[in-house]
Amino acid sequence: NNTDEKEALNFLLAYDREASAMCNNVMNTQWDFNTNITESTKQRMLETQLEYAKFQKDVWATATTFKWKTFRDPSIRRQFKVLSVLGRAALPEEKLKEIQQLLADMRDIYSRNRVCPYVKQPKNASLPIRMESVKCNLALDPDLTRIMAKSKDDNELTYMWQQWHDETGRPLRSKFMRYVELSNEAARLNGFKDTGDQWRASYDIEDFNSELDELWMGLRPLYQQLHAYVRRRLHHQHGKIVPLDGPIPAHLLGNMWAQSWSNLYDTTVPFPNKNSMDVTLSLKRQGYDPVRMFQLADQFFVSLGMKSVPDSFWTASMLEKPLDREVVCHASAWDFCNGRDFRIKQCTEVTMEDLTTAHHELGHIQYYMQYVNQPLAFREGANPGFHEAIGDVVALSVSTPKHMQKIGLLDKAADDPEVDINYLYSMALDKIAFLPFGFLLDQWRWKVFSGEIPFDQMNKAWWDLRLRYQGVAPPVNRSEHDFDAGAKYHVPANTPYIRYFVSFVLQFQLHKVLCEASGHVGPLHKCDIYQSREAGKLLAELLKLGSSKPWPDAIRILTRGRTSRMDPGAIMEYFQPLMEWLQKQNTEEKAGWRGMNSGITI
Ligand SMILES: C[C@H](NC(=O)O)C(=O)O
Ligand SMILES: [Zn+2]
Repeated sequence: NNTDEKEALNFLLAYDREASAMCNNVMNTQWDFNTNITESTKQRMLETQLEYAKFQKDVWATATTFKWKTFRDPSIRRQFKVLSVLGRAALPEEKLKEIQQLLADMRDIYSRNRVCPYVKQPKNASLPIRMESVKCNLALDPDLTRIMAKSKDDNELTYMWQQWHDETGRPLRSKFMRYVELSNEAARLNGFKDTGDQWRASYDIEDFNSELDELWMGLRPLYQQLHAYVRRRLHHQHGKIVPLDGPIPAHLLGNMWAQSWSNLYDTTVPFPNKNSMDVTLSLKRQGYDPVRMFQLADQFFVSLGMKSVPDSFWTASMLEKPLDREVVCHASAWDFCNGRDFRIKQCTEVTMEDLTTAHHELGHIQYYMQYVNQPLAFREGANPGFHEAIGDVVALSVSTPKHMQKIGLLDKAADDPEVDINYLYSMALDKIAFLPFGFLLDQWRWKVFSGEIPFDQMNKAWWDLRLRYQGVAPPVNRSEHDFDAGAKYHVPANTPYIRYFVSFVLQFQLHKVLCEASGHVGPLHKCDIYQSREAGKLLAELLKLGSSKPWPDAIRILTRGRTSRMDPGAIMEYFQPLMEWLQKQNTEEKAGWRGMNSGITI
């Protein structure tokens, strides 16, 4: 009856006020821990997380007394639906404390890990260089990231790859297994089969798995062509360790997880005598520092008539790795739940890769600022893939040669089809190379949560999936003493990953729609929506919704009713010229690799 509904509305308003204050409190202590890892900041964070969980449990107890499914107002019903899922707070206190501690410890181990440098033992050395004299203080950011990107020495690359995977993965394995058990217990208390089931619920699609498989099968031919071309180039550089009909060794792709191949651009570019797309050198020569990189990204949103970050962003964010304390370097964007405090934490280096990441993280901040007037329950992306897509959509315009020339980071270049191919190739090394990794990480994790992958086969299953989808193989033998998935931040950090695969498809759909709104004519990959108020208006309309509407409605609004699903058509259209060029290059290649269909290690 409607008195119930009126009372329910008052309950929601009170919840919003109280939850925002509690959330702000937790965000502050989580920020303090992530930007200064010590026992005391860890304990302080755990205390406030426990308080917040108790608060959520009280809210849940009250919310579930309302007959909210019968309410007339769809927005009230939708808010109650969110509040009726309690999450980890459903666990009895002792188990809740245990899982919070495990999560803090796993993040701590991953972030504070340091490894030894590669010491090239001279051939004729009378006695090996004493390793005790070598300081083992190399960090993933920036040391290993730089070595994996720059080193041409197979042995050094193998050594650094193995150091990182052994030193991070192994200590995390037992903690991760216990976290899986507790997380699944919480999921079941919330009415889900397991944690994977709970995570997939964020996409609200019955046959989510088959939709994802379909998307991947549509994109796989393009990935295979890129894989075959890069494999041939690496075979020329590294010789027989790169088999022309097999997987590519994972340590040779310029990235610790082989998830982005952009660092191979300079040594594999199709037309090397044309001007490079890598603006890292220009950034350094023009004296860019992290703040200026973020100002560039912020200015792009302002040019669309969208919001600029508040002054507090510049004073409260952590845009560089501090030298005096331990931090979680993996970049992230933070909403402090009070409608005005938004920050980024990034160990920014002056590189093209980090300029792209800066745009990615500022996309999150723009989303936070746009949906600031939604009730707390709706201050999320339309689905998690949307939140990951916004910054990347802007970066698709910024990275065009035309835009880079406009802002003086790239020399003027005539309209030249070879420059076009170079540009599309540089974009594919990031966007196409990523697709199988973005797809397989949660395929693995969902199967661990469901028990389809037993704990004593986690590593074999990881490398089966890496072979089947990505066509990469470990540079050295691995065993079940290893825990190689744990060497990727999102696994110990308990951050779902399919959102990035969804984002990489969605961002090209958004790009196409915004390009049309901006009046762009011509190939999609040449579009730059810079200064287009029409595009900005349309994007802001989407972001203001937050998660107040089902995400297919959001797509329907964006595409003026043309579609309501994820559609790979836009990414395929964008890369079509490159696909044709690769197919011509690969006529002699055997695209694909042994084991790509069976998924059984041969
Ligand atoms: C793609 C994903 N991005 C992110 O975490 O922001 C990653 O870095 O693995
Ligand atoms: Zn992100």
